[in-house]
Amino acid sequence: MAGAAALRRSARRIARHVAAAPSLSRNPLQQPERLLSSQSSPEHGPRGAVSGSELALYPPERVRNFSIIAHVDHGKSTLADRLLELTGTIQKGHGQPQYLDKLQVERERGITVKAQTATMFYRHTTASLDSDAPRYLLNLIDTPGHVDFSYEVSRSLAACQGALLVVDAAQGVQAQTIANFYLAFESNLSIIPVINKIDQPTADPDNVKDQLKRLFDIDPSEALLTSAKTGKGLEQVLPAVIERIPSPPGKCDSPVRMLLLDSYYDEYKGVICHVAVVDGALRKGDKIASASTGRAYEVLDVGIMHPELTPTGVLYTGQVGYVISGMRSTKEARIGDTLHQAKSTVEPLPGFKPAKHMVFSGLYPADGSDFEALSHAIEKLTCNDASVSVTKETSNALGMGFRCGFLGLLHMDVFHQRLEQEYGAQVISTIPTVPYIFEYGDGSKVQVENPAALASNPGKRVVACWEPTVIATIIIPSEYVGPVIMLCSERRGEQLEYTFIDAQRALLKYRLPLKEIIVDFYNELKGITSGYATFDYEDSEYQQSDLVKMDILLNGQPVDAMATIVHNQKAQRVGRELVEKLKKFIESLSAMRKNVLAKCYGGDITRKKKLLEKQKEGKKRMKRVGSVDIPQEAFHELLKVSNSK
Ligand SMILES: Nc1nc2c(ncn2[C@@H]2O[C@H](COP(=O)(O)OP(=O)(O)OP(=O)(O)O)[C@@H](O)[C@H]2O)c(=O)[nH]1
Repeated sequence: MAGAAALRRSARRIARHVAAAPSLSRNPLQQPERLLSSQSSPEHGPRGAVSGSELALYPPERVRNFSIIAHVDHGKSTLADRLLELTGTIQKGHGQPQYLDKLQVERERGITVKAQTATMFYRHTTASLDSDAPRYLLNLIDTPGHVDFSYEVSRSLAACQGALLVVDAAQGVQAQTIANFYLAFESNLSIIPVINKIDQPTADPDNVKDQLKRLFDIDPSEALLTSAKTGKGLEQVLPAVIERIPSPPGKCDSPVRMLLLDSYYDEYKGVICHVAVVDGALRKGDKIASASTGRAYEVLDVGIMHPELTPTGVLYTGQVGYVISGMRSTKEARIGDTLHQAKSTVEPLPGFKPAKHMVFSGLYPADGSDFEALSHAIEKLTCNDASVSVTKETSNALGMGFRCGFLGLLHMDVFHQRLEQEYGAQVISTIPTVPYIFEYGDGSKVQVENPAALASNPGKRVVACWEPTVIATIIIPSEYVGPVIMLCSERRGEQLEYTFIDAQRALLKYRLPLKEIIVDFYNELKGITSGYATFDYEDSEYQQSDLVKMDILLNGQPVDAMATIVHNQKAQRVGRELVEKLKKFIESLSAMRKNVLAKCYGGDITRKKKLLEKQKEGKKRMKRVGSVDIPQEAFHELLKVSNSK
C-alpha cells in the first residue's frame, strides 16, 4: 500500500495544474439554452470559407488550443461532435457520428487512431445575447484513447495549453485516464475534468469526483458534468475552455516559427503538414525552411481545418492549421520539426521524442509475385503513418518482404487492416517479437528485431540477453485482485504497487516483460475480471533474462518465419502448443486439396467455375515451405500461442 502516499504526494503537485474553476458569478452557465444553440454566423458558416482578414481578428489572447483526452470509449469523439455542432462548424445531425474519426478502420472498430484537429469559432457570452461579445478561435484536437496511440496524444498536447480530461460517470477513472492525465500534467497543461455520460442509469458522478480528488487532487467543484449523448451540461464546456485555459504564448512580431505536428500525403495536393504557429505569421508565397534538414520551400497553400481543409492564405501566432509547401514525400516532413522563415536563424522548438517501436513483425505478400505491389502499398501507407519503421528482409520460407516496427499490437493490426482495405494487399505477418538485446562472447551487442537473424551469427556464442519491460497499470474491482496477481506472476511480473482508488476498486502496478503482454494478456485479463479490468503501460528499462531461440521444423527444415524467442522456462510448453496448432492447420488442408467437383454431376458450369475459383483462392492463401503447404491463417493463429504463454 506504499503507493497510496506516493500517489497523494504527486496529486498535491498536480493540483497546481488543474485549471481553477471560475467563480459562479462569472459562470456562463446561467444562459445554457442560448449557448447550446448553434453559433454559426454569416462570417463563419458551417464549412464556410474563412478569409485571412477574418483570422487576423483572433490575436493569441482570442485563441485557445485544447485536446480532448480520456480512457478509450469514455466519449471523446462524441463530445468533439457536440462541440463542433454547438459552434456551427458542422451541422447538427450531419448523419456521421464521431465526425473526426475519418479512417475506415476507425469507423469499423469505433476507435480513434489518428489525432484530428478542428478549428471552431465561438462567441463567448456570459450575459444577454450580445452581438459585441468577444469571439474566440478554438482549436480542438481529438486524440486516440488506446495505449498504442499515446504517441499521438503526446504530440497533440504539444500544440495545446489545456486539455479536457473526459471520464465516464459510470466507469470512473480507468488506466488510460491516469496515463493521459500524466501526459497532460507533464506538458504543463491546464486540465478541465469532464465527467461524461451522466445520463447512464449507473452514473455516479460523486464517486468519480472522489476518485479525481484522491488520485489527482482535483477539487470536485472543478468537474463539469455532461452527457455528450443528450446534450446535458455541454453549455459549460466552451466557456470553461476560454476561462480556464491560457491563450498560446508567442511573439507576434518575430519571424515565423512553427511546430510540425503531423503530415500526410494527399494524392491531389501532395504533402499536407499540420502545424502550430508559435511565433509570427505564415502567408501564402512565404519562403520557409526546415530546421532539421535546412531545405527551403515556398508556401503554396495555408489554412485551417474547419473541419475540412479551408484555405485562408495566412495563419497567425498561436493558430493551428495546415501548410502545403511542395514537399515531395512525407519523409521531408519530419514530425516534431521546426519550420521557420527561410534565411532566418531560429531556435528550434523542443520537438518530440521519436516514436518507440515496441513490436516488430515481418510482412510478406501472400502471393510472392505481389512483392512490388506490397512494397508500393507499404510506402504509401507509411506516408500517412510515419510511426511505422520499415526495412526489407528475406525469408527462406516466405520470400521477399519487410520487417516493420509498430507502437504496439493494435497499431500492427490496424496497419495490416489498412494495407488490405485501402490498398487491396494480401499480407502474411510473422510472429510478432519485441526488440531483444543479445551479447556475444566477443563483447559485441546487437538488437534483435527478427529472431531468424540470430542464426546469421552461427560463429558467435550468446553470453547474455536482455528483454524490454513495461510498467503496467491495472485497475480492477477489488474482488478480482487475487486472479490478476496470479496472472501477472505467471507472466513473470514484479509487483510495484497495490492501492485502492475507492471503496470498490484497486490499482495494481507491475513491471512486466513486454513480450508477455503483447498478445492476449489484455484478453486474458478481461476474461478473468468479467471485462472490468482496464490496463495501460509505459515502456521501461531492459532486464537481463534467460532467453532462447526456438525454431519450428517442417519435414526437418527450420521455417525461419516461425522462429521465435522465448523464456527458457516456457520454451517446452510454447513449443508443444505451437506444433499442435500447426499440425491442426496443416491437416485441415486436405479439405482444400480434395476434388471440389466430385459431387457436381453434369450441369451448371457457373457453379463449377465458382467452386474452382474458391479452391484457387484457398490455395493462393497458402505458402509452400519445403514440401508442406501452410495456410496464411496458420501464421496468424500461431502468433497467438507463441505469445500467450
Ligand atoms: N450514454 C451515453 N453514451 C455516450 C455518451 N458519450 C458517448 N457515448 C457513447 O460511448 C461510446 C464511445 O464513444 P466515443 O465518442 O467513440 O468514445 P471515444 O472516447 O472517442 O473512444 P476512442 O476514440 O476509441 O478512444 C459510443 O457508443 C458513444 O455513442 C454519453 O454522454 N452518454
